[in-house]
Amino acid sequence: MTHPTPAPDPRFGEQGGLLTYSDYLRLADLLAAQVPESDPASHDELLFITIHQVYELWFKLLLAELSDARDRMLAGETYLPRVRLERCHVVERVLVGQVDVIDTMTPQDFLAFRTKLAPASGFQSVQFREIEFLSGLKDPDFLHRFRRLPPTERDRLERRLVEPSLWDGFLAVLARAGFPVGDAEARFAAYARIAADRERFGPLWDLAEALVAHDQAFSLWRARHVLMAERQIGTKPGTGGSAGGAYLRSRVETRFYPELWELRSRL
Ligand code: HEM
Ligand SMILES: N[C@@H](CC(=O)c1ccccc1NC=O)C(=O)O
Repeated sequence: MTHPTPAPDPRFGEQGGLLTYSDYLRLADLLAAQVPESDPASHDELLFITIHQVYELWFKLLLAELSDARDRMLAGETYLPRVRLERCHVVERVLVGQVDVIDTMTPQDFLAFRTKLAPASGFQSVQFREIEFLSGLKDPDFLHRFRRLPPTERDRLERRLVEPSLWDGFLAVLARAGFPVGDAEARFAAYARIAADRERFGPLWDLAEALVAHDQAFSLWRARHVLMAERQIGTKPGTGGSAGGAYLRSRVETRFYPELWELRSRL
C-alpha cells in the first residue's frame, strides 16, 4: 500500500513561533561575557577577551570531534574517525590564522591592560590541556601545576588523563587489522607494511596521515604562539610565572605522535 504524501505546511518553520535567533544561540549570555578588567577599559582589551573566547569555543568543538574519532577507532572504525579529524584540521588552520588578529595589537596597547591579567595566563586553559591529553600527550605534571583549579575542571582533566587517547584508538585499529602493537619495533614493522601497500591498507595509511596532520597543526600553533608572545612581550617573564618566550620555545618541538614522524626517517 502506498502512503499519501502529506501536503507541505505553508508556514514551515513558524510552528509554535517560540524560537528566535538570539534565543537559540543564547546571545544574551554570550554577548554579556566580555568583561574588561581595565577601568576605564583599554581599547584593545575587548579584542583580547574576544579572541580567547573564540579559541575556547573552537577548543570545545575540537574536543567533541576528537572524542568521537577516538571512540570510533576503539570500536574498530576508520572512515568516520578520518572524517572527524579532517574537520579538526580545518578548524586548526582557523586557530593558527586567528593569530593575525592579535598581531594587529601593539605591545604598548597590550601593556595598557597586561598588569591586570597576572597571574592569569593561557597556561590555565583546561580545554587546551584536555586536547593535549586526548591526543595522547599525557603529562600529569600540568595537573599539579594548576593553581586554584575549580573541582569540576580538575575532574575533567583527571578523566582525560586516564581515559584512552586518540593514539590508543589508532593502536586498537591496527591490532584489529592483525598487526602486533605491543612494542615499538612491532609497531614500526606495522607502519612499514602499511606504508608499502597503500592499495591494501589505504584506510589505515589515511588515518595515520590524518593524525600526523592534527599533530602538525598543533605544532604550527605552538610555533605561531611563540612569535605572537615575543612580538608582544619580548623576553619578559609570562603572567603565568614562566620564563615567557623561552618556556614557549621549549614546547615547540613537542609532538603527539613521535613514532609517525620517526617513520619518515625509516622509509
Ligand atoms: C598577547 C598575546 C599572548 C601572549 C603575550 C601570550 C603569552 C604567553 C606566555 C608567556 C605563556 C607561558 C605561560 C606564562 O608564563 O604566562 C603562554 C602560555 C599559553 N598561552 Fe598564550 N599568549 C598570548 C595569546 C594567547 C592566545 C590568543 C591563546 C589562545 C588560547 C593562548 C594560549 C596559551 C596556552 C594554551 C598556553 C600554554 C602553552 C603550553 O604550556 O604549552 N595565548 N602564553
Ligand atoms: N601570558 C601572557 C598574558 C596572556 O596572554 C594571557 C593572559 C590571561 C589569559 C590568557 C592569556 N593568553 C595566553 O597566554 C603574558 O605574559 O603577557
